[in-house]
Amino acid sequence: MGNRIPESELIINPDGSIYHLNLLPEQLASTVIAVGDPERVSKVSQYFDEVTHQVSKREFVTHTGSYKGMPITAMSTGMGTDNIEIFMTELDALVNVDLKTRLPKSSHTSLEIIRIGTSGSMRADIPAGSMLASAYAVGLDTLMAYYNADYSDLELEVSESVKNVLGVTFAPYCVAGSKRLLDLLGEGLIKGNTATCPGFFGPQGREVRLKPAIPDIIERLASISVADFKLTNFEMETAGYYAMGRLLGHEMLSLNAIVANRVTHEFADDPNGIVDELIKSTLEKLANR
Ligand SMILES: O=P(O)(O)O[C@H]1O[C@H](CO)[C@@H](O)[C@H]1O
Ligand SMILES: O=c1cc[nH]c(=O)[nH]1
Repeated sequence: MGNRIPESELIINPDGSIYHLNLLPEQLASTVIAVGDPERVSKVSQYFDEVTHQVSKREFVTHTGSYKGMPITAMSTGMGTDNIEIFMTELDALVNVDLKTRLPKSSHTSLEIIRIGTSGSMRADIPAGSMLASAYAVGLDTLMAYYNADYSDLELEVSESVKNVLGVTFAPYCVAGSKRLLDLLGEGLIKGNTATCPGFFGPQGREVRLKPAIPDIIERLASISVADFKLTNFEMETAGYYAMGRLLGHEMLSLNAIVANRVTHEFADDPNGIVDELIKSTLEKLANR
């Protein structure tokens, strides 16, 4: 067992809930659907048998209940891996720290956390309207400069290749998601590898009024090939989930509704329809396992 965690390090609200998520341990199920947009939480929970807890603070909205008898939580995180660091650390503390004694629990509880989010394709043959499961993610943010994670040889090779191809001075990181969840939930979906960016515009090569420093980032990232590893799509959270999940011992999978194709410049006619299809099929696969 570890040391008592001080009040300044793990902040508990006066009602016993955890600081940012505003949740009590009993308000969380061990299967969590995580979405970026707070308004998407009810798009998930509308399919639940019942919602027993509804809690919100900042961008973190939580609905907990059951789907076909399976306890489940839908939560929003907002955008970006900085939010994911808070989300993952506080979710983990809800199950692996005794919030009253402030001591880490002696036995570890592993959550399964499935991101259902929107994404842009960097491949002409992955059109808007596709659904893609992320086998690996590459973080183009710097979150992992602050944690000591272990990486496989392939992950290290990909990270090095990304660093060289982009010519950046920071260290990108590559992390795999849960193989078990990929086998369960990736069935019928495109399997890809996701670039997680610390922004929607410049970091993904979009130009509005500002010219990105790496204007050909799509071509550069798409050119990377390590064994049979190739990058397929852009979003803003997956690598943070996969790395924090590995560090904290939780099963993570990111599912992407491809709403934009960055090569052909198409945008989906009905982005909400793709997200809804992904939500429904994921809930079904989870309930029928
Ligand atoms: O649809 P969500 O889950 O928010 O995911 C994607 O959409 C947002 C950008 O529009 C980023 O959060 C990105 O990761
Ligand atoms: O192109 C896209 C679409 C959705 N989300 C992103 O981060 N990028």
